Amino acid sequence: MDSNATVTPVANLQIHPPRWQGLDTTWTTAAVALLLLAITTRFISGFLGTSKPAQNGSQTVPMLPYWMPIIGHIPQFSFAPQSLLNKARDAYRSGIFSLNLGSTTHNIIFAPPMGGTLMNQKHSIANMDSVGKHVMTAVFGFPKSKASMERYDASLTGLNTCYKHLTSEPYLGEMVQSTIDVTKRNIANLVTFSESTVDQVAWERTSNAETITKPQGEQVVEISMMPLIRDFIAASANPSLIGSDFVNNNPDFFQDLWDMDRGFKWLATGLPAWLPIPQVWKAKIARSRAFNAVRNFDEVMEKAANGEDPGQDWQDLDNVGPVLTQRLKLYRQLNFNMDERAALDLCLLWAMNANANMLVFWMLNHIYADKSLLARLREEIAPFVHAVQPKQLFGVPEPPRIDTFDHEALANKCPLLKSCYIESLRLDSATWSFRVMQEDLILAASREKDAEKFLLKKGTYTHIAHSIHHTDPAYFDDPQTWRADRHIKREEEDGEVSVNMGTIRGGHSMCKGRAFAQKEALVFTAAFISMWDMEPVGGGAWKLPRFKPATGVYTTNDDIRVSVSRRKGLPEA
Ligand code: HEM
Repeated sequence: MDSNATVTPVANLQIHPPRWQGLDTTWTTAAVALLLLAITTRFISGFLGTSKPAQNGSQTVPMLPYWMPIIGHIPQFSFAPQSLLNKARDAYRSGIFSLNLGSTTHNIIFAPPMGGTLMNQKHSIANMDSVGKHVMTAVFGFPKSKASMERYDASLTGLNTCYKHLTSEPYLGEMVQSTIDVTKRNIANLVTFSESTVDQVAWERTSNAETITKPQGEQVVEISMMPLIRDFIAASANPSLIGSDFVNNNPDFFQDLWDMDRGFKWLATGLPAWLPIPQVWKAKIARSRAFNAVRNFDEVMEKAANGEDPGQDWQDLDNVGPVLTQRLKLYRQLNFNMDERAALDLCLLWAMNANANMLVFWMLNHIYADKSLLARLREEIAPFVHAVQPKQLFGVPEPPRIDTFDHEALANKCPLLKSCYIESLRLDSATWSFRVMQEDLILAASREKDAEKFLLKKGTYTHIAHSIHHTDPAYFDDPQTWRADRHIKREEEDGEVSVNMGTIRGGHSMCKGRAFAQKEALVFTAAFISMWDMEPVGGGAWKLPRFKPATGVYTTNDDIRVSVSRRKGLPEA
Protein backbone atom coordinates (compact mmCIF):
# COMPACT_ATOMS: atom_id res chain seq x y z
CA MET A 1 0.00 0.00 0.00
CA ASP A 2 1.26 3.48 -0.78
CA SER A 3 2.51 5.05 2.45
CA ASN A 4 1.25 8.44 1.36
CA ALA A 5 -2.26 7.21 0.91
CA THR A 6 -4.76 8.51 3.49
CA VAL A 7 -6.72 5.91 5.32
CA THR A 8 -10.41 6.48 5.97
CA PRO A 9 -11.23 5.48 9.51
CA VAL A 10 -13.68 2.60 9.16
CA ALA A 11 -15.64 3.67 12.24
CA ASN A 12 -16.49 7.00 10.58
CA LEU A 13 -17.61 5.44 7.33
CA GLN A 14 -21.24 6.48 6.61
CA ILE A 15 -23.15 4.77 3.83
CA HIS A 16 -25.54 7.19 2.06
CA PRO A 17 -28.03 5.54 -0.29
CA PRO A 18 -27.61 7.00 -3.79
CA ARG A 19 -30.14 9.80 -4.55
CA TRP A 20 -31.86 7.74 -7.28
CA GLN A 21 -32.50 4.94 -4.83
CA GLY A 22 -34.55 7.29 -2.58
CA LEU A 23 -36.55 8.43 -5.58
CA ASP A 24 -37.14 4.84 -6.57
CA THR A 25 -38.72 4.08 -3.20
CA THR A 26 -40.97 7.14 -3.51
CA TRP A 27 -42.05 6.09 -6.99
CA THR A 28 -42.76 2.56 -5.89
CA THR A 29 -44.88 3.81 -2.99
CA ALA A 30 -46.73 6.20 -5.31
CA ALA A 31 -47.31 3.46 -7.89
CA VAL A 32 -48.66 1.07 -5.26
CA ALA A 33 -50.93 3.80 -3.86
CA LEU A 34 -52.17 4.62 -7.35
CA LEU A 35 -52.83 0.97 -8.09
CA LEU A 36 -54.78 0.58 -4.85
CA LEU A 37 -56.73 3.75 -5.63
CA ALA A 38 -57.49 2.49 -9.15
CA ILE A 39 -58.64 -0.93 -7.90
CA THR A 40 -60.81 0.62 -5.17
CA THR A 41 -62.33 3.13 -7.61
CA ARG A 42 -63.01 0.36 -10.14
CA PHE A 43 -64.71 -1.72 -7.45
CA ILE A 44 -66.83 1.14 -6.04
CA SER A 45 -67.77 2.59 -9.43
CA GLY A 46 -68.71 -0.91 -10.64
CA PHE A 47 -70.98 -1.37 -7.61
CA LEU A 48 -72.53 2.14 -7.65
CA GLY A 49 -72.85 2.20 -11.44
CA THR A 50 -75.30 -0.67 -11.75
CA SER A 51 -78.84 0.29 -12.70
CA LYS A 52 -81.08 0.83 -9.65
CA PRO A 53 -84.87 1.28 -9.37
CA ALA A 54 -85.92 4.94 -9.70
CA GLN A 55 -89.21 6.87 -9.96
CA ASN A 56 -92.37 5.59 -11.73
CA GLY A 57 -91.08 2.17 -12.65
CA SER A 58 -87.93 3.51 -14.25
CA GLN A 59 -84.32 2.68 -13.42
CA THR A 60 -81.15 4.74 -13.28
CA VAL A 61 -78.84 4.73 -16.29
CA PRO A 62 -76.03 2.18 -15.72
CA MET A 63 -72.55 3.71 -15.59
CA LEU A 64 -69.52 2.04 -17.12
CA PRO A 65 -67.01 1.29 -14.31
CA TYR A 66 -63.89 3.45 -14.30
CA TRP A 67 -60.47 3.35 -12.69
CA MET A 68 -59.70 6.91 -11.61
CA PRO A 69 -61.83 9.10 -9.32
CA ILE A 70 -62.87 12.57 -10.59
CA ILE A 71 -61.43 12.21 -14.10
CA GLY A 72 -63.44 9.01 -14.65
CA HIS A 73 -63.52 7.99 -18.32
CA ILE A 74 -61.69 11.05 -19.67
CA PRO A 75 -58.45 9.18 -20.59
CA GLN A 76 -60.15 6.36 -22.54
CA PHE A 77 -62.68 8.76 -24.07
CA SER A 78 -59.89 11.08 -25.27
CA PHE A 79 -57.52 8.47 -26.67
CA ALA A 80 -59.69 5.58 -27.89
CA PRO A 81 -63.30 6.79 -27.92
CA GLN A 82 -64.58 4.35 -30.52
CA SER A 83 -63.32 1.25 -28.76
CA LEU A 84 -64.70 2.51 -25.41
CA LEU A 85 -68.11 3.20 -26.96
CA ASN A 86 -68.25 -0.08 -28.89
CA LYS A 87 -67.33 -2.03 -25.76
CA ALA A 88 -70.09 -0.28 -23.81
CA ARG A 89 -72.60 -0.86 -26.65
CA ASP A 90 -71.93 -4.60 -26.51
CA ALA A 91 -72.26 -4.65 -22.71
CA TYR A 92 -75.44 -2.55 -22.33
CA ARG A 93 -77.90 -3.99 -24.82
CA SER A 94 -80.81 -1.83 -23.58
CA GLY A 95 -79.31 1.01 -25.63
CA ILE A 96 -78.11 3.41 -22.96
CA PHE A 97 -75.19 3.78 -20.55
CA SER A 98 -73.41 6.65 -18.89
CA LEU A 99 -69.85 7.91 -18.53
CA ASN A 100 -68.18 10.01 -15.88
CA LEU A 101 -66.27 12.81 -17.58
CA GLY A 102 -64.58 14.98 -14.96
CA SER A 103 -67.30 14.24 -12.37
CA THR A 104 -70.14 15.18 -14.70
CA THR A 105 -72.55 12.47 -15.84
CA HIS A 106 -72.94 11.94 -19.57
CA ASN A 107 -75.71 9.58 -20.69
CA ILE A 108 -74.95 7.98 -24.04
CA ILE A 109 -77.92 6.74 -26.04
CA PHE A 110 -77.55 4.46 -29.03
CA ALA A 111 -80.99 2.82 -29.30
CA PRO A 112 -82.93 4.62 -32.07
CA PRO A 113 -86.31 4.81 -30.22
CA MET A 114 -84.75 6.54 -27.21
CA GLY A 115 -82.71 8.85 -29.45
CA GLY A 116 -85.84 9.81 -31.41
CA THR A 117 -87.86 10.54 -28.25
CA LEU A 118 -85.10 12.68 -26.78
CA MET A 119 -84.68 14.71 -29.97
CA ASN A 120 -88.39 15.50 -29.96
CA GLN A 121 -88.44 16.94 -26.43
CA LYS A 122 -89.30 20.57 -25.82
CA HIS A 123 -86.43 22.96 -25.06
CA SER A 124 -87.73 23.31 -21.50
CA ILE A 125 -86.95 19.60 -20.93
CA ALA A 126 -83.75 19.01 -22.96
CA ASN A 127 -81.83 21.58 -24.96
CA MET A 128 -78.40 22.52 -26.16
CA ASP A 129 -78.75 26.28 -25.71
CA SER A 130 -75.76 26.71 -23.38
CA VAL A 131 -73.53 24.64 -25.67
CA GLY A 132 -74.93 26.34 -28.77
CA LYS A 133 -74.06 29.74 -27.29
CA HIS A 134 -70.57 28.62 -26.33
CA VAL A 135 -69.87 27.29 -29.83
CA MET A 136 -71.33 30.41 -31.40
CA THR A 137 -69.04 32.72 -29.39
CA ALA A 138 -65.87 30.60 -29.07
CA VAL A 139 -65.86 29.10 -32.57
CA PHE A 140 -67.75 31.54 -34.79
CA GLY A 141 -66.88 34.79 -33.02
CA PHE A 142 -70.34 35.96 -31.90
CA PRO A 143 -69.83 38.95 -29.53
CA LYS A 144 -70.08 38.01 -25.84
CA SER A 145 -71.61 41.23 -24.52
CA LYS A 146 -74.87 41.05 -22.56
CA ALA A 147 -76.74 43.03 -25.24
CA SER A 148 -75.52 40.69 -28.01
CA MET A 149 -76.50 37.64 -26.00
CA GLU A 150 -79.96 39.07 -25.45
CA ARG A 151 -80.35 39.69 -29.16
CA TYR A 152 -79.15 36.12 -29.82
CA ASP A 153 -81.82 34.70 -27.49
CA ALA A 154 -84.45 36.91 -29.09
CA SER A 155 -83.51 35.67 -32.57
CA LEU A 156 -83.69 31.89 -32.02
CA THR A 157 -87.33 31.42 -32.98
CA GLY A 158 -86.94 33.70 -36.01
CA LEU A 159 -83.76 31.93 -37.13
CA ASN A 160 -85.57 28.61 -36.96
CA THR A 161 -88.41 29.99 -39.06
CA CYS A 162 -85.89 31.15 -41.69
CA TYR A 163 -84.75 27.52 -42.13
CA LYS A 164 -88.03 26.78 -43.88
CA HIS A 165 -86.33 28.56 -46.79
CA LEU A 166 -83.81 25.73 -46.77
CA THR A 167 -86.13 22.81 -46.24
CA SER A 168 -89.34 23.41 -48.15
CA GLU A 169 -90.56 24.24 -51.62
CA PRO A 170 -90.31 26.33 -53.68
CA TYR A 171 -87.08 27.53 -52.00
CA LEU A 172 -85.38 24.14 -51.79
CA GLY A 173 -86.05 23.51 -55.50
CA GLU A 174 -84.64 26.97 -56.37
CA MET A 175 -81.43 26.25 -54.45
CA VAL A 176 -81.03 22.82 -56.04
CA GLN A 177 -81.66 24.22 -59.54
CA SER A 178 -79.14 27.02 -58.97
CA THR A 179 -76.58 24.39 -57.84
CA ILE A 180 -77.27 22.31 -60.94
CA ASP A 181 -76.87 25.34 -63.25
CA VAL A 182 -73.44 26.15 -61.78
CA THR A 183 -72.40 22.47 -61.68
CA LYS A 184 -73.27 21.96 -65.36
CA ARG A 185 -70.92 24.84 -66.21
CA ASN A 186 -68.16 23.78 -63.80
CA ILE A 187 -68.11 20.01 -64.26
CA ALA A 188 -66.75 20.26 -67.82
CA ASN A 189 -63.72 21.93 -66.20
CA LEU A 190 -63.23 19.63 -63.24
CA VAL A 191 -59.71 19.43 -64.63
CA THR A 192 -58.53 21.69 -67.47
CA PHE A 193 -55.36 19.84 -68.60
CA SER A 194 -53.54 23.21 -68.28
CA GLU A 195 -49.85 22.94 -67.49
CA SER A 196 -49.64 26.36 -65.88
CA THR A 197 -51.38 27.06 -62.58
CA VAL A 198 -52.36 30.49 -63.95
CA ASP A 199 -54.69 28.79 -66.44
CA GLN A 200 -56.04 26.24 -64.00
CA VAL A 201 -59.39 26.54 -62.24
CA ALA A 202 -59.50 27.31 -58.50
CA TRP A 203 -60.17 23.72 -57.35
CA GLU A 204 -57.24 22.43 -59.44
CA ARG A 205 -54.86 24.94 -57.92
CA THR A 206 -55.65 23.83 -54.36
CA SER A 207 -55.24 20.17 -55.36
CA ASN A 208 -51.74 20.21 -56.82
CA ALA A 209 -52.78 19.27 -60.38
CA GLU A 210 -50.17 17.96 -62.82
CA THR A 211 -50.94 17.28 -66.46
CA ILE A 212 -49.36 14.08 -67.76
CA THR A 213 -49.21 12.91 -71.38
CA LYS A 214 -49.33 9.11 -71.56
CA PRO A 215 -47.18 7.16 -74.08
CA GLN A 216 -50.27 6.71 -76.33
CA GLY A 217 -50.75 10.49 -76.35
CA GLU A 218 -53.76 10.59 -74.00
CA GLN A 219 -53.67 13.40 -71.45
CA VAL A 220 -54.61 12.83 -67.81
CA VAL A 221 -54.39 15.03 -64.75
CA GLU A 222 -52.81 13.66 -61.59
CA ILE A 223 -54.40 15.41 -58.66
CA SER A 224 -55.17 15.16 -54.91
CA MET A 225 -58.71 13.84 -54.77
CA MET A 226 -59.88 15.17 -51.40
CA PRO A 227 -59.30 18.90 -51.99
CA LEU A 228 -60.46 18.50 -55.60
CA ILE A 229 -63.90 17.17 -54.62
CA ARG A 230 -64.26 19.34 -51.53
CA ASP A 231 -63.34 22.61 -53.27
CA PHE A 232 -65.27 21.84 -56.47
CA ILE A 233 -68.44 21.31 -54.42
CA ALA A 234 -67.81 24.45 -52.35
CA ALA A 235 -67.45 26.55 -55.51
CA SER A 236 -70.53 24.99 -57.13
CA ALA A 237 -73.00 24.75 -54.22
CA ASN A 238 -72.40 27.95 -52.26
CA PRO A 239 -73.65 30.41 -54.88
CA SER A 240 -77.12 28.95 -54.19
CA LEU A 241 -76.80 30.00 -50.53
CA ILE A 242 -74.78 33.21 -50.49
CA GLY A 243 -74.77 34.26 -54.14
CA SER A 244 -72.13 34.19 -56.87
CA ASP A 245 -70.53 37.55 -55.91
CA PHE A 246 -69.43 36.30 -52.50
CA VAL A 247 -67.88 33.15 -54.00
CA ASN A 248 -66.12 35.07 -56.80
CA ASN A 249 -64.90 37.93 -54.58
CA ASN A 250 -63.44 35.67 -51.87
CA PRO A 251 -61.31 33.04 -53.62
CA ASP A 252 -59.50 32.09 -50.37
CA PHE A 253 -62.56 31.96 -48.15
CA PHE A 254 -63.01 28.19 -48.30
CA GLN A 255 -59.36 27.48 -47.47
CA ASP A 256 -59.88 29.54 -44.32
CA LEU A 257 -63.09 27.66 -43.60
CA TRP A 258 -61.25 24.30 -43.85
CA ASP A 259 -58.48 25.58 -41.54
CA MET A 260 -61.14 26.70 -39.10
CA ASP A 261 -62.86 23.35 -39.29
CA ARG A 262 -59.53 21.58 -38.66
CA GLY A 263 -59.08 23.72 -35.53
CA PHE A 264 -62.75 23.49 -34.47
CA LYS A 265 -62.10 21.73 -31.17
CA TRP A 266 -59.21 24.09 -30.40
CA LEU A 267 -61.43 27.10 -30.98
CA ALA A 268 -64.12 25.48 -28.83
CA THR A 269 -61.67 25.31 -25.90
CA GLY A 270 -61.73 29.12 -25.85
CA LEU A 271 -57.94 29.26 -25.33
CA PRO A 272 -56.38 32.65 -26.19
CA ALA A 273 -54.40 33.04 -29.45
CA TRP A 274 -51.21 34.16 -27.66
CA LEU A 275 -50.62 30.71 -26.15
CA PRO A 276 -47.81 28.90 -27.99
CA ILE A 277 -50.20 26.29 -29.44
CA PRO A 278 -50.00 26.47 -33.26
CA GLN A 279 -53.40 24.81 -33.73
CA VAL A 280 -55.05 27.60 -31.69
CA TRP A 281 -53.50 30.56 -33.45
CA LYS A 282 -53.77 28.99 -36.92
CA ALA A 283 -57.49 28.39 -36.38
CA LYS A 284 -57.96 31.91 -34.96
CA ILE A 285 -56.21 33.56 -37.91
CA ALA A 286 -58.33 31.53 -40.35
CA ARG A 287 -61.49 32.38 -38.40
CA SER A 288 -60.67 36.04 -38.38
CA ARG A 289 -60.17 36.15 -42.19
CA ALA A 290 -63.32 34.10 -42.86
CA PHE A 291 -65.29 36.23 -40.41
CA ASN A 292 -64.18 39.47 -42.09
CA ALA A 293 -65.16 38.18 -45.53
CA VAL A 294 -68.67 37.38 -44.27
CA ARG A 295 -68.88 40.65 -42.35
CA ASN A 296 -68.06 42.56 -45.52
CA PHE A 297 -70.83 40.65 -47.31
CA ASP A 298 -73.30 41.53 -44.53
CA GLU A 299 -72.37 45.22 -44.80
CA VAL A 300 -72.93 45.10 -48.54
CA MET A 301 -76.33 43.42 -48.08
CA GLU A 302 -77.31 46.14 -45.61
CA LYS A 303 -76.26 48.85 -48.07
CA ALA A 304 -78.28 47.25 -50.85
CA ALA A 305 -81.30 46.94 -48.54
CA ASN A 306 -81.01 50.69 -47.82
CA GLY A 307 -81.05 51.42 -51.56
CA GLU A 308 -77.34 52.39 -51.65
CA ASP A 309 -74.94 51.22 -54.36
CA PRO A 310 -73.08 48.17 -52.98
CA GLY A 311 -70.12 48.72 -55.34
CA GLN A 312 -69.10 47.23 -58.65
CA ASP A 313 -68.01 43.86 -57.19
CA TRP A 314 -71.50 43.27 -55.87
CA GLN A 315 -73.80 43.69 -58.85
CA ASP A 316 -75.42 40.21 -58.66
CA LEU A 317 -76.80 40.29 -55.13
CA ASP A 318 -80.20 39.29 -56.50
CA ASN A 319 -78.93 35.70 -56.70
CA VAL A 320 -78.27 35.47 -52.95
CA GLY A 321 -80.31 32.47 -51.76
CA PRO A 322 -83.66 32.61 -49.95
CA VAL A 323 -82.36 31.75 -46.42
CA LEU A 324 -79.96 34.67 -46.25
CA THR A 325 -82.37 37.19 -47.77
CA GLN A 326 -84.92 36.11 -45.17
CA ARG A 327 -82.32 36.36 -42.39
CA LEU A 328 -81.46 39.91 -43.44
CA LYS A 329 -85.06 40.94 -42.67
CA LEU A 330 -84.74 39.36 -39.20
CA TYR A 331 -81.35 41.01 -38.53
CA ARG A 332 -82.77 44.42 -39.43
CA GLN A 333 -85.88 43.86 -37.37
CA LEU A 334 -83.84 42.92 -34.26
CA ASN A 335 -81.15 45.57 -34.83
CA PHE A 336 -78.34 43.05 -35.12
CA ASN A 337 -74.90 44.62 -35.54
CA MET A 338 -72.52 43.45 -38.27
CA ASP A 339 -70.39 41.23 -35.99
CA GLU A 340 -73.48 39.38 -34.82
CA ARG A 341 -74.68 38.86 -38.40
CA ALA A 342 -71.24 37.72 -39.54
CA ALA A 343 -70.93 35.07 -36.79
CA LEU A 344 -74.36 33.60 -37.55
CA ASP A 345 -73.77 33.55 -41.30
CA LEU A 346 -70.28 32.07 -40.91
CA CYS A 347 -71.83 29.28 -38.85
CA LEU A 348 -74.36 28.59 -41.62
CA LEU A 349 -71.61 28.51 -44.27
CA TRP A 350 -69.66 26.08 -42.11
CA ALA A 351 -72.74 23.85 -41.66
CA MET A 352 -73.33 23.87 -45.42
CA ASN A 353 -69.80 22.71 -46.24
CA ALA A 354 -68.27 20.79 -43.34
CA ASN A 355 -70.22 17.56 -43.79
CA ALA A 356 -71.81 17.39 -47.22
CA ASN A 357 -68.63 17.94 -49.29
CA MET A 358 -66.73 15.21 -47.46
CA LEU A 359 -69.68 12.84 -47.71
CA VAL A 360 -69.53 13.05 -51.52
CA PHE A 361 -65.77 12.48 -51.34
CA TRP A 362 -66.36 9.18 -49.48
CA MET A 363 -69.17 8.14 -51.81
CA LEU A 364 -66.91 8.68 -54.83
CA ASN A 365 -64.10 6.70 -53.20
CA HIS A 366 -66.35 3.68 -52.76
CA ILE A 367 -67.83 4.03 -56.23
CA TYR A 368 -64.58 4.45 -58.20
CA ALA A 369 -63.00 1.65 -56.13
CA ASP A 370 -65.53 -0.81 -57.59
CA LYS A 371 -65.70 -0.74 -61.40
CA SER A 372 -68.85 -2.86 -61.56
CA LEU A 373 -70.66 -0.52 -59.12
CA LEU A 374 -69.51 2.46 -61.21
CA ALA A 375 -70.92 0.83 -64.37
CA ARG A 376 -74.26 -0.01 -62.68
CA LEU A 377 -74.63 3.54 -61.36
CA ARG A 378 -73.81 5.04 -64.75
CA GLU A 379 -76.48 2.88 -66.30
CA GLU A 380 -79.02 3.78 -63.60
CA ILE A 381 -78.60 7.54 -63.93
CA ALA A 382 -78.12 7.69 -67.72
CA PRO A 383 -81.82 8.40 -68.53
CA PHE A 384 -81.81 11.39 -66.15
CA VAL A 385 -78.37 12.93 -66.57
CA HIS A 386 -77.44 13.24 -70.25
CA ALA A 387 -73.69 13.59 -70.63
CA VAL A 388 -72.82 14.11 -74.29
CA GLN A 389 -69.85 14.66 -76.56
CA PRO A 390 -70.61 17.66 -78.82
CA LYS A 391 -69.66 17.28 -82.50
CA GLN A 392 -66.34 18.78 -83.46
CA LEU A 393 -66.92 22.08 -85.27
CA PHE A 394 -64.37 23.64 -87.65
CA GLY A 395 -61.73 21.14 -86.46
CA VAL A 396 -61.86 22.52 -82.90
CA PRO A 397 -62.45 19.74 -80.31
CA GLU A 398 -65.37 20.51 -78.01
CA PRO A 399 -65.29 19.25 -74.39
CA PRO A 400 -68.12 16.95 -73.26
CA ARG A 401 -71.01 18.52 -71.36
CA ILE A 402 -74.15 17.62 -69.44
CA ASP A 403 -77.28 18.53 -71.40
CA THR A 404 -80.09 17.70 -69.03
CA PHE A 405 -80.19 17.03 -65.31
CA ASP A 406 -83.32 15.69 -63.61
CA HIS A 407 -82.71 15.89 -59.86
CA GLU A 408 -86.22 14.66 -58.94
CA ALA A 409 -85.54 11.45 -60.85
CA LEU A 410 -82.14 11.03 -59.18
CA ALA A 411 -83.92 11.05 -55.81
CA ASN A 412 -86.95 8.95 -56.83
CA LYS A 413 -85.85 6.65 -59.64
CA CYS A 414 -82.24 5.81 -58.82
CA PRO A 415 -82.37 3.42 -55.84
CA LEU A 416 -78.73 2.34 -56.07
CA LEU A 417 -77.44 5.93 -56.04
CA LYS A 418 -79.67 6.82 -53.09
CA SER A 419 -78.65 3.69 -51.22
CA CYS A 420 -74.97 4.68 -51.68
CA TYR A 421 -75.75 8.05 -50.08
CA ILE A 422 -77.40 6.42 -47.05
CA GLU A 423 -74.60 3.87 -46.75
CA SER A 424 -72.02 6.67 -46.57
CA LEU A 425 -74.12 8.48 -43.97
CA ARG A 426 -74.09 5.22 -42.01
CA LEU A 427 -70.42 4.40 -42.19
CA ASP A 428 -68.44 7.48 -43.21
CA SER A 429 -69.68 9.78 -40.50
CA ALA A 430 -69.68 9.81 -36.72
CA THR A 431 -72.26 12.44 -35.90
CA TRP A 432 -73.25 13.14 -32.38
CA SER A 433 -76.25 15.00 -30.95
CA PHE A 434 -76.13 16.59 -27.55
CA ARG A 435 -78.66 17.86 -25.01
CA VAL A 436 -78.52 19.25 -21.47
CA MET A 437 -81.32 17.87 -19.27
CA GLN A 438 -83.36 20.76 -17.86
CA GLU A 439 -85.85 18.40 -16.15
CA ASP A 440 -85.97 14.73 -15.14
CA LEU A 441 -87.11 12.65 -18.11
CA ILE A 442 -88.11 8.98 -18.33
CA LEU A 443 -87.33 7.30 -21.66
CA ALA A 444 -88.60 3.88 -22.76
CA ALA A 445 -85.97 1.64 -24.37
CA SER A 446 -88.42 0.49 -27.07
CA ARG A 447 -92.01 0.95 -28.19
CA GLU A 448 -93.11 -2.31 -26.56
CA LYS A 449 -95.56 -2.07 -23.66
CA ASP A 450 -93.31 -3.55 -20.99
CA ALA A 451 -90.09 -1.96 -22.27
CA GLU A 452 -87.41 -0.99 -19.74
CA LYS A 453 -87.54 2.68 -18.75
CA PHE A 454 -84.58 4.85 -17.85
CA LEU A 455 -84.44 8.04 -15.83
CA LEU A 456 -82.34 10.88 -17.26
CA LYS A 457 -81.72 13.18 -14.33
CA LYS A 458 -82.00 16.96 -14.45
CA GLY A 459 -78.52 18.54 -14.72
CA THR A 460 -76.93 15.60 -16.56
CA TYR A 461 -75.82 15.65 -20.20
CA THR A 462 -77.26 13.31 -22.79
CA HIS A 463 -75.65 12.39 -26.11
CA ILE A 464 -76.98 10.41 -29.01
CA ALA A 465 -73.97 8.64 -30.49
CA HIS A 466 -75.33 7.75 -33.90
CA SER A 467 -72.19 5.95 -35.05
CA ILE A 468 -72.49 3.36 -32.26
CA HIS A 469 -75.89 2.39 -33.61
CA HIS A 470 -74.70 2.57 -37.23
CA THR A 471 -72.07 -0.08 -36.58
CA ASP A 472 -74.21 -2.27 -34.31
CA PRO A 473 -74.19 -5.88 -35.63
CA ALA A 474 -77.65 -6.35 -34.08
CA TYR A 475 -79.02 -3.94 -36.71
CA PHE A 476 -76.59 -4.17 -39.62
CA ASP A 477 -75.22 -7.38 -40.98
CA ASP A 478 -71.41 -7.19 -41.40
CA PRO A 479 -71.60 -3.59 -40.12
CA GLN A 480 -68.07 -2.44 -40.99
CA THR A 481 -68.52 -3.23 -44.69
CA TRP A 482 -69.73 -0.43 -46.99
CA ARG A 483 -72.34 -2.15 -49.18
CA ALA A 484 -73.83 -0.08 -52.00
CA ASP A 485 -77.26 -1.74 -52.18
CA ARG A 486 -77.70 -2.34 -48.43
CA HIS A 487 -80.70 0.02 -48.13
CA ILE A 488 -82.69 -1.18 -51.15
CA LYS A 489 -85.81 -3.12 -50.15
CA ARG A 490 -87.67 -5.21 -52.72
CA GLU A 491 -91.28 -6.16 -51.93
CA GLU A 492 -91.80 -9.91 -52.22
CA GLU A 493 -95.26 -9.71 -53.85
CA ASP A 494 -94.81 -7.14 -56.58
CA GLY A 495 -91.01 -6.68 -56.61
CA GLU A 496 -91.47 -2.95 -55.98
CA VAL A 497 -88.26 -1.28 -54.88
CA SER A 498 -87.92 1.24 -52.08
CA VAL A 499 -84.98 2.92 -50.37
CA ASN A 500 -85.26 4.60 -47.03
CA MET A 501 -83.12 5.69 -44.13
CA GLY A 502 -84.51 3.03 -41.75
CA THR A 503 -82.94 3.62 -38.34
CA ILE A 504 -80.06 5.65 -39.78
CA ARG A 505 -80.17 9.15 -38.47
CA GLY A 506 -76.64 10.45 -38.23
CA GLY A 507 -77.93 13.56 -36.49
CA HIS A 508 -79.20 14.17 -39.95
CA SER A 509 -82.76 14.07 -38.66
CA MET A 510 -82.05 17.31 -36.76
CA CYS A 511 -80.02 18.90 -39.53
CA LYS A 512 -81.82 21.85 -41.09
CA GLY A 513 -79.98 21.31 -44.35
CA ARG A 514 -80.72 17.61 -44.69
CA ALA A 515 -83.08 17.91 -47.68
CA PHE A 516 -80.57 20.04 -49.57
CA ALA A 517 -77.68 17.80 -48.46
CA GLN A 518 -79.26 14.72 -49.97
CA LYS A 519 -80.12 16.46 -53.23
CA GLU A 520 -76.69 17.97 -53.68
CA ALA A 521 -74.92 14.70 -52.83
CA LEU A 522 -76.89 12.90 -55.55
CA VAL A 523 -76.38 15.75 -58.04
CA PHE A 524 -72.61 16.01 -57.50
CA THR A 525 -72.02 12.25 -57.50
CA ALA A 526 -74.05 11.91 -60.71
CA ALA A 527 -72.15 14.79 -62.33
CA PHE A 528 -68.69 13.39 -61.47
CA ILE A 529 -69.35 9.83 -62.59
CA SER A 530 -71.16 10.90 -65.77
CA MET A 531 -68.22 12.93 -67.03
CA TRP A 532 -64.97 11.67 -65.55
CA ASP A 533 -62.91 8.53 -64.97
CA MET A 534 -60.58 8.24 -62.00
CA GLU A 535 -57.82 5.73 -61.31
CA PRO A 536 -55.25 5.61 -58.52
CA VAL A 537 -51.98 7.18 -59.73
CA GLY A 538 -49.64 4.33 -60.73
CA GLY A 539 -52.57 1.91 -61.24
CA GLY A 540 -53.46 -1.03 -59.01
CA ALA A 541 -56.33 -1.44 -56.60
CA TRP A 542 -58.05 1.62 -55.15
CA LYS A 543 -56.88 2.21 -51.58
CA LEU A 544 -59.48 3.82 -49.34
CA PRO A 545 -58.08 6.73 -47.31
CA ARG A 546 -58.01 6.41 -43.52
CA PHE A 547 -60.62 8.19 -41.42
CA LYS A 548 -59.73 11.20 -39.33
CA PRO A 549 -62.45 12.16 -36.83
CA ALA A 550 -64.06 15.55 -37.44
CA THR A 551 -67.24 17.21 -36.22
CA GLY A 552 -69.51 14.88 -38.23
CA VAL A 553 -68.55 13.22 -41.50
CA TYR A 554 -64.98 11.90 -41.28
CA THR A 555 -62.16 13.69 -43.02
CA THR A 556 -58.70 12.27 -43.85
CA ASN A 557 -55.04 13.25 -43.68
CA ASP A 558 -54.13 10.80 -46.48
CA ASP A 559 -53.25 12.40 -49.79
CA ILE A 560 -55.11 10.27 -52.34
CA ARG A 561 -53.54 11.06 -55.72
CA VAL A 562 -55.79 10.10 -58.61
CA SER A 563 -55.38 10.20 -62.34
CA VAL A 564 -58.41 11.97 -63.83
CA SER A 565 -59.36 11.53 -67.50
CA ARG A 566 -62.40 12.24 -69.64
CA ARG A 567 -64.97 9.46 -69.68
CA LYS A 568 -64.81 7.64 -72.99
CA GLY A 569 -67.69 6.57 -75.22
CA LEU A 570 -70.17 9.37 -74.45
CA PRO A 571 -72.98 9.66 -77.04
CA GLU A 572 -72.55 12.43 -79.62
CA ALA A 573 -74.85 15.42 -79.27
C1 HEM B 1 -74.59 14.97 -45.31
C2 HEM B 1 -74.35 16.16 -44.89
C3 HEM B 1 -74.75 16.71 -43.54
C4 HEM B 1 -74.73 16.10 -42.29
C5 HEM B 1 -74.26 14.68 -41.95
C6 HEM B 1 -75.21 17.08 -41.34
C7 HEM B 1 -75.33 16.87 -39.97
C8 HEM B 1 -75.79 17.79 -39.06
C9 HEM B 1 -75.90 17.57 -37.64
C10 HEM B 1 -75.48 16.29 -36.91
C11 HEM B 1 -76.41 18.69 -37.07
C12 HEM B 1 -76.70 18.92 -35.57
C13 HEM B 1 -78.10 18.40 -35.26
C14 HEM B 1 -78.45 18.47 -33.76
O1 HEM B 1 -77.99 17.62 -33.02
O2 HEM B 1 -79.19 19.37 -33.36
C15 HEM B 1 -76.62 19.63 -38.14
C16 HEM B 1 -77.15 20.89 -37.96
C17 HEM B 1 -77.30 21.80 -38.98
N1 HEM B 1 -77.07 21.59 -40.31
FE1 HEM B 1 -76.36 19.90 -41.16
N2 HEM B 1 -75.50 18.25 -42.00
C18 HEM B 1 -75.25 18.05 -43.35
C19 HEM B 1 -75.42 18.96 -44.36
C20 HEM B 1 -75.91 20.23 -44.20
C21 HEM B 1 -76.09 21.20 -45.27
C22 HEM B 1 -75.76 20.95 -46.74
C23 HEM B 1 -76.60 22.33 -44.69
C24 HEM B 1 -76.98 23.64 -45.34
C25 HEM B 1 -77.44 23.77 -46.53
C26 HEM B 1 -76.75 22.08 -43.27
C27 HEM B 1 -77.25 22.98 -42.35
C28 HEM B 1 -77.38 22.75 -41.00
C29 HEM B 1 -77.83 23.75 -40.05
C30 HEM B 1 -78.26 25.18 -40.38
C31 HEM B 1 -77.78 23.16 -38.78
C32 HEM B 1 -78.07 23.83 -37.43
C33 HEM B 1 -79.45 23.59 -37.01
C34 HEM B 1 -79.80 24.30 -35.71
O3 HEM B 1 -79.24 25.35 -35.41
O4 HEM B 1 -80.64 23.74 -35.01
N3 HEM B 1 -76.30 20.80 -43.00
N4 HEM B 1 -76.24 19.06 -39.33
